[in-house]
Amino acid sequence: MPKVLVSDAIDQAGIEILTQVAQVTYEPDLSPATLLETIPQYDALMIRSGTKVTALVIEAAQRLRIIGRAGVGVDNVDLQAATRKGIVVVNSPEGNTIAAAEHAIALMMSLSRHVGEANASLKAGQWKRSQFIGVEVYKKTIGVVGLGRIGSHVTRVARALGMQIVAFDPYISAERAQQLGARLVDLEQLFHEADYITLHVPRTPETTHLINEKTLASMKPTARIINCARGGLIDEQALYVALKEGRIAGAALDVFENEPLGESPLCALGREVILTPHLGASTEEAQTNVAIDVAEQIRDVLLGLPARTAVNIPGLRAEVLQELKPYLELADTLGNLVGQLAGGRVDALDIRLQGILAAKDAQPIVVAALKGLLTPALRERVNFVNALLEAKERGIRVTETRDSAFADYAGSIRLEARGPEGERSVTGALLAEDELRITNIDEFPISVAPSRYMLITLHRDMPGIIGKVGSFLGSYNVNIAGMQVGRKLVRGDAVMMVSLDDPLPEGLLGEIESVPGIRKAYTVNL
Ligand SMILES: NC(=O)c1ccc[n+]([C@@H]2O[C@H](COP(=O)([O-])OP(=O)(O)OC[C@H]3O[C@@H](n4cnc5c(N)ncnc54)[C@H](O)[C@@H]3O)[C@@H](O)[C@H]2O)c1
Ligand SMILES: O=C(O)[C@H](O)COP(=O)(O)O
Repeated sequence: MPKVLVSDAIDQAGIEILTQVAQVTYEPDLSPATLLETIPQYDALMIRSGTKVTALVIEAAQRLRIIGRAGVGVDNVDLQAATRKGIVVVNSPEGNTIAAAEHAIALMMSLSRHVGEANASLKAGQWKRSQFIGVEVYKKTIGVVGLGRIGSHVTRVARALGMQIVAFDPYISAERAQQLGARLVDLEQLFHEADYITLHVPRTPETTHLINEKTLASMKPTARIINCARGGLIDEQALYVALKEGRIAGAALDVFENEPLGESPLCALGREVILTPHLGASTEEAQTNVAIDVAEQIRDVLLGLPARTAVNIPGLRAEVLQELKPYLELADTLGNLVGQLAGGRVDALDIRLQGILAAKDAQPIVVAALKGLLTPALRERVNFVNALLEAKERGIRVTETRDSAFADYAGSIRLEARGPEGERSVTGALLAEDELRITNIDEFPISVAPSRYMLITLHRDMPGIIGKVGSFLGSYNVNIAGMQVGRKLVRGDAVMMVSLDDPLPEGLLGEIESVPGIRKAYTVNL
């Protein structure tokens, strides 16, 4: 039974799903040292933001197939290291959207009405109504940085509160912003106009210290900042100085450059600062959503099924996958075959989608073909997660072409590989929906079901060749499961594909190549 480690606090609903298929170890406060030490025994890891999955952890992982992040942000996972090692990383992109958006609104309201300070004051036995005069958000301008899932929901709620909305998000259209009732502006203008600035972007090199000494200086003295997205978007030292000097009115932070926060000058400030310990996703509903969402994906991947929302491989909807699955197997097999025929090194691969496939999403088929191509060299180290990266790192130029007019089969895939030994091509199609057929090798038409062990010869079409090859195989006790010959001209060049029940013994290939009329023989393992 596979083993899953859950190293952050996860809702029981997720644990129950995992236990259907795996032995689950639940260690919500696992130390980094113990994680590093124990990770080699696990097939899957389920985390939230608390666990740092560093390159070291990934290097130590020997059987890890999937990392499931029960939440949105995957910045605590070294994605490149995971991808390189072929580990799929999944998240729950929507499970906590509402929770995070509502927390941002809660922080905005608390900041405006001093809820935290007033509560602490009253509980300390005081009744100081005049000290807690707040401000209204009604008719104020809120600047939303990042109009994705959470930013969009914040926008909807802010509109309902009677606020004006300006937004900055270079990756969304003006129409989308308009539908949400937001006016797209540039960042400078947003900082200049907004009474409230709320951040809803991931942390990237572009967004790191988006709020810094300079941008703080361009804000209104009445501006209030809310960060319920990611630590590091704000230069905390610059924010502290701006608040201390009264250059802006307030800030509410749920996320920090270093978490847990520990000692910070921000903690010494008064009502102008509200701090919460990364609680954006901490609602019962969100925790159930993300736990189920991610646990289901871990279960599926452990059962050999695809993940719904992988962040390091292209996601495929279930119905698309259902339709493409046999073609992925075909592309994988053809890639493997053409790679072996090309003698291992391939510098360029063209993937041509023919017939009905010409209208389909090529990316998964490209990935499958590359996985097959690299399998002879990398074996189990290459998979659907890292095939593109591995191909890129080997400098393989990948092109895709489409030919909807090709009508020999409903849908077929042609691979052309170029390497130091020249150009090789293979084509394959599906019969009866999921029966794989190799239909062409180096322009020789053929129709052969791929098998584990194959012998392929390029030879002259002349009497006696097939018999001799058969006798050689028989003399080595190699059983033939099937045989097909393809030729373009009678007594011209031809190809023979022999499916074998056993691997070809060493030395036999040379003997076969010595048969007069045989130009070249290959043994191929698919
Ligand atoms: N505090 C919490 O507990 C909590 C909970 C959930 C999510 N989050 C964080 O909130 C953030 C937003 O999450 P989401 O689900 O809305 O993500 P999302 O991917 O739906 O939206 C992010 C948006 O940011 C935009 N963006 C990217 N780079 C940008 C840039 N340089 N400038 C402006 N816009 C840019 C994108 O176009 C996208 O529209 C993430 O960082 C996520 O990790 C925090
Ligand atoms: O990116 C997220 O989903 C949030 O930061 C939530 O993090 P958490 O799961 O650790 O609460």
